[in-house]
Amino acid sequence: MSRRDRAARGATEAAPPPRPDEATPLGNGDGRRAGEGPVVSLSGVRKTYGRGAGAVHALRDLSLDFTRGSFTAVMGPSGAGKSTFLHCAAGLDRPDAGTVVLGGTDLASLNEVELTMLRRERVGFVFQAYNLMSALTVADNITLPLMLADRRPDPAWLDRVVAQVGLSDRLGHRPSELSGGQQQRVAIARALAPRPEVVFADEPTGALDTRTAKQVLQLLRDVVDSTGQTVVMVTHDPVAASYAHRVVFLADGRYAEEMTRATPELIAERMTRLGEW
Ligand SMILES: Nc1ncnc2c1ncn2[C@@H]1O[C@H](COP(=O)(O)OP(=O)(O)OP(=O)(O)O)[C@@H](O)[C@H]1O
Repeated sequence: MSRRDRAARGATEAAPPPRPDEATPLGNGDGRRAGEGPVVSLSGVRKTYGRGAGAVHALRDLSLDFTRGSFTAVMGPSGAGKSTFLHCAAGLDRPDAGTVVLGGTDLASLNEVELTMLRRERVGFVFQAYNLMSALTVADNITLPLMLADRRPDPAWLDRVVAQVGLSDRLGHRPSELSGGQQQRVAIARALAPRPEVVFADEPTGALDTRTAKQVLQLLRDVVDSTGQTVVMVTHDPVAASYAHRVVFLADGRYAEEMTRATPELIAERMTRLGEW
C-alpha cells in the first residue's frame, strides 16, 4: 500500500484529532510557559551534499522557530529535507551555513564534545526503532541517559513521566516482555527523563499499528500540553501530524507553508499539492 493510500485509510479511521483550543494551557506543568521565545531557532540554514554538478541542496536557506511548549509536525515530499533538517536542528549534523540556536546556545559555538554533551543533556530523541537495551529493565532504560551524563535523576519528575506514559507497573520488566506500543512509551519516557529542552521524534509511530499509534501520538500531545515540553516530529503520516499544534511543510529544502488545527484530510490534501510523498 502506498503512503498516500495508508494516509487516506488512516484518515478515515482516525478519531478527531485534539484541538489546540481544547488543550490545557501550555506549559502549566513545570513553571515554564509558552510564548517565551523559540526553544529552537534555525536561521538561513543550508546543507549541501556532494560538489559540483552532483551537488544536492538538501536545505536551502531554511529559517524556522519552535516555541517552547509546542508540538510541531514537520512534513514534506520525499527528499524535501526533513531528515537533514532534524539532524541539523538536533546537533547531529552541522549545516554548511546559517545558525541553529537551541535553548539559547548557538550550536556552531560548540566543539564535538560539547555538542555531544548538549545532545545528551538537553535534547531527547524518539525514533521509529525503539533502541532499548534488551538486558536492562524498563526503569534502567529510562534512566540510562541520566546515568551516561552522570546526572542524578529528579525523582518527582521521573515519577511524573513514568505515570504519564503508563509504565508504573512495568518498571521491572525487560523490553522483550512489552508490546511495541509499550516499548515506544519506554523510549518516550527515556527521552523525557533528563527534562530536555526539546524532544525530536522521527516517524515515532512508523512501526506501530493504527490503534497503538494513536495512543502514542495522544501521549506525546498530552506530555506537551501538561508539562510544557517541546516536541518536533518528522512524519509522513497526516494522521500523526494532525495531533500536533502546528504542521510545517518543507519542499525542495525550503520552508513551504504551515497549518494549525489541521485535520488529516487537509494535511493530506496539502501534501498532495506539494508533490510525490
Ligand atoms: N548523506 C547524503 N549524501 C548525499 N545526499 C544526501 C545525503 N543525505 C540526504 N541526501 C539528499 O538530500 C536530499 C534531502 O534528503 P532528506 O533525507 O533530508 O529528505 P527527506 O525529506 O527526509 O526524505 P524522505 O521523506 O524520503 O525520508 C535528498 O535529495 C537526499 O537524496
